[in-house]
Amino acid sequence: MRNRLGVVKWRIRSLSERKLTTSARCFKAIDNGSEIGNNFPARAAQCPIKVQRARSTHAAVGTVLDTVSSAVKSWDEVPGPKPLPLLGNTWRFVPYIGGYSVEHVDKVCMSLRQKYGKCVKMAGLLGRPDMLFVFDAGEVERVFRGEDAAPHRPSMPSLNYYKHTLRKDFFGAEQDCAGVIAVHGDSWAAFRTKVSKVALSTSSAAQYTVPVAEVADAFVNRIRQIRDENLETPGDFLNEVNKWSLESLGLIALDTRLGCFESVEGSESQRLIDAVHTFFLSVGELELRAPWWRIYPTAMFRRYVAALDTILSVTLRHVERALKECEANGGSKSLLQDLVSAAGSRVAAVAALDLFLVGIDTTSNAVASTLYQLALRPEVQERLHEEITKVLQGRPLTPGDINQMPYLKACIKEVLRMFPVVIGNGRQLTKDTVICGYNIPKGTQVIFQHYVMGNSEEYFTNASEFRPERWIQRSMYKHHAFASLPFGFGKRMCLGRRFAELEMHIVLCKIVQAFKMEYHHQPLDYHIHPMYTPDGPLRLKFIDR
Ligand code: HEM
Repeated sequence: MRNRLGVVKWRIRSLSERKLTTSARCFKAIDNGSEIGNNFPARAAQCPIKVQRARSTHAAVGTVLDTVSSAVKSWDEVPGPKPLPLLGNTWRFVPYIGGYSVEHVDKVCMSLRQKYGKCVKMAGLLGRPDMLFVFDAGEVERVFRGEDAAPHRPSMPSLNYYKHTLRKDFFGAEQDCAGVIAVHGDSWAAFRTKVSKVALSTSSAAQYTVPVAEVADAFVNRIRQIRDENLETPGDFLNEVNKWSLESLGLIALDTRLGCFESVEGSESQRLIDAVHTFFLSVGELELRAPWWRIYPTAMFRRYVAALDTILSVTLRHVERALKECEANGGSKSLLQDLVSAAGSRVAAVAALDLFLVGIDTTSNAVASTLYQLALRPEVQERLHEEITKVLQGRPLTPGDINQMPYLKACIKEVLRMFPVVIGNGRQLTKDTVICGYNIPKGTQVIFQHYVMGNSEEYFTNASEFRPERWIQRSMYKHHAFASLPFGFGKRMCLGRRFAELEMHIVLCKIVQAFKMEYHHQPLDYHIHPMYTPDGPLRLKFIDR
């Protein structure tokens, strides 16, 4: 009975907070003459009844809040696995002893949700702030919508150390030109503003349609070359997908063809491929396991730093070239040149480095996962092929064509719902915040569990079934917009989203046009490596159409 009362009070609070935020924003806007939805104050001023009604709601909400504030429970009351003295919860990740596995955090999170509910405390992890896992899409929406101007995403302390301590001479202190990855506060906001304008515009991505399609054609040819006599790809096919991803991003971020498909030992492109690969293999280990690198430079940390140095030096060389071309041409024709002219060469170099750090593995794992899922579903491939043939009618792909292919887009969304490459996204709270009825202290890392929510019947009808059509016939399927957010949300949303989507849509379009895909081996489980990806040799059969 007491519990039920608590829940009712929490519902009132959650509702009243939303109203309060809205009405408070309206008043601030009226008082400041600033904009809410651009013309709210003007409209409100013309309508005194609305203003009056808003003021009474504001007052009423305040009263309700006072009455129920005692219902908010404390941080200590949040359910979760209990930490042991000295060992905290870190011991749970010790192989063979603890029962939790870094590689299978997906399963750990599923079981935490079942055991403890929609809000779980994970405290006492060595060298890390306490964490709160949130499995409630309504609360995810509330926290995201209430974000302040510079949200703090818990990420990559090892990269922060590289940028601001080891290579401080180039990146400067945190408040200087440090990029967006592992950077926070005003420095992040200033940098992001300069880069967002260029990177997130749809027209900026669309200008790459033809060159990105050429890279996709080269990948289709590469698949033909590497197939064995059974038309199957070798077990390390993911490595080839990585080359495609790097080649595409080289075009977008560095304005050059790196030649990844022809790369030979010792060449610059091969060094870059190896460096990005080393970066990704080590970053997961450095971030998820006990951070010994903070005490002394472990072998893995030294390899990590060497890889970052290589990526930085190659990036810088290409930025210098773009700068010269920009000066010679007197104008910009690419993202890199746009960045150089809009924000200068240093910003362009740092931005290119950041895009490289997070833009390769994410996209390649999403594509590998999509190809595997489609290889298991011939009927989905047929429907895709029909759609593509109908739109293109035998002519080459041009900008705008992908917008006529809703099923193709829906297939990628469905893969990212069921198998999001980033299984959970988070924020480090910059102020005390009430979440799921608990007062969560500032500094806590809040992780929104998109993999678990995306696969939950509570938010998606027939959640365990692969149904791309759910993203087209939305009224026929239950769907919560904040339960599946593969690219994050709000001010810190993925900066490369437009490019990632362009690359994935185009390569999928080209592959489905060229081949039927099949898979004839043991079903593949997924694991975190550090992206969420099929675990095992990706031996896909590509049959020419
Ligand atoms: C399937 C592919 C991709 C997925 C699923 C993905 C996902 C994400 C997610 C979840 C975030 C965090 C967002 C948040 O905190 O709200 C993020 C951030 C970011 N992504 Fe992506 N990403 C992808 C591809 C790319 C590509 C291709 C690039 C570069 C061209 C890129 C550049 C970035 C950057 C720079 C950030 C940091 C933004 C910031 O903190 O301001 N991503 N991405």
